[in-house]
Amino acid sequence: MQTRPWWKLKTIVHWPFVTSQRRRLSWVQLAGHKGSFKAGEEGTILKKLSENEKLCFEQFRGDALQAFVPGYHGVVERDGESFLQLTDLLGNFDGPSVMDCKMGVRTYLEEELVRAREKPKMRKDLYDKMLEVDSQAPTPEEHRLHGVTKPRYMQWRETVSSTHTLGFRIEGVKRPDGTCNTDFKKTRLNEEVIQVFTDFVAGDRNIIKTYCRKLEEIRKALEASDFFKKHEVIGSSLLFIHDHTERAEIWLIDFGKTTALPEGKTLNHLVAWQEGNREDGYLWGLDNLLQLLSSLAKA
Ligand SMILES: Nc1ncnc2c1ncn2[C@@H]1O[C@H](COP(=O)(O)OP(=O)(O)OP(=O)(O)O)[C@@H](O)[C@H]1O
Ligand SMILES: O=P(O)(O)O[C@@H]1[C@H](O)[C@H](O)[C@@H](OP(=O)(O)O)[C@H](OP(=O)(O)O)[C@H]1O
Repeated sequence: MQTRPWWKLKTIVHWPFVTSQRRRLSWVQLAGHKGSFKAGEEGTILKKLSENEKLCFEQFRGDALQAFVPGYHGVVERDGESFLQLTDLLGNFDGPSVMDCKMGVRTYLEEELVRAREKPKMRKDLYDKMLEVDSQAPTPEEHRLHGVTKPRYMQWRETVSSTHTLGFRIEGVKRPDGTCNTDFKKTRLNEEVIQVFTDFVAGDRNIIKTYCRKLEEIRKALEASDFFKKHEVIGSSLLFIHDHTERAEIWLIDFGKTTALPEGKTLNHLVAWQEGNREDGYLWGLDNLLQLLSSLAKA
């Protein structure tokens, strides 16, 4: 059960410009690091530069996935910092509902595991976040040290949510009235995930059906994508967006931890992860998500 307050607002950026005569838009960040985003030119957002993510956006050009990722408009400087300029996916919606689903069966890189083993670093901030969700979760040793390692925290997050069992998890939801819920750390069971989606679409089956069609299109694009074959996709999300007109879109976002494989190596994104094989379970998660939403469309 959720023990923390239902409403936990993350970041709302009030855009400094009026996008139309009629309305002023608010942009919302449902997941990720605080302070990573800034308002961009009209219709765009700025995300703190990561060389890795920049490389991914450059490689999407001409790839089968290009139509499913935000438009990339290069790197810009603001106040001495560099940012990726990306299309604001909420820009053309009127009071959208938004959901961030983090994809894959694993949310950390293999190299993070190796680093943690070589040089274990006990983090108090992650121990505190763990305690906030479940005071019983840390081991006696972790309680004594007031710290947990990052892979231990990430693995625990995967098992208390649906990452481990379904290959995706819900990170956050924004409702049409602008309120947000990011308290899904313990949303794990199929019924719980289905309930969140039912609330998200306010029971509208047409929207669910459109989302199913979009997921099928995304699956086809992933199968055709050269980029997808050759990358380990970790910590990337699907962003679901719809509004009262029943317009609904799904986008692939967040490639900060999407990493190229060594020359000649490919992944199938379906088989189980074993340390060393670099599999991420992305397609397995997508299939599970599609199955859940299809059952909801028929219910
Ligand atoms: N192009 C976009 N258009 C609209 N909203 C976006 C866009 N990109 C990201 N967002 C919003 O910002 C949130 C965080 O994005 P993202 O996952 O890219 O950030 P991050 O800091 O890299 O996250 P993490 O720390 O999980 O890696 C998303 O959940 C979504 O709400
Ligand atoms: O969702 P939570 O419970 O708040 O946990 C965070 C989340 O898993 C982020 O994805 C991760 O950043 P990365 O994906 O960049 O690793 C961050 O690590 P960090 O604290 O080391 O930034 C975690 O603290």
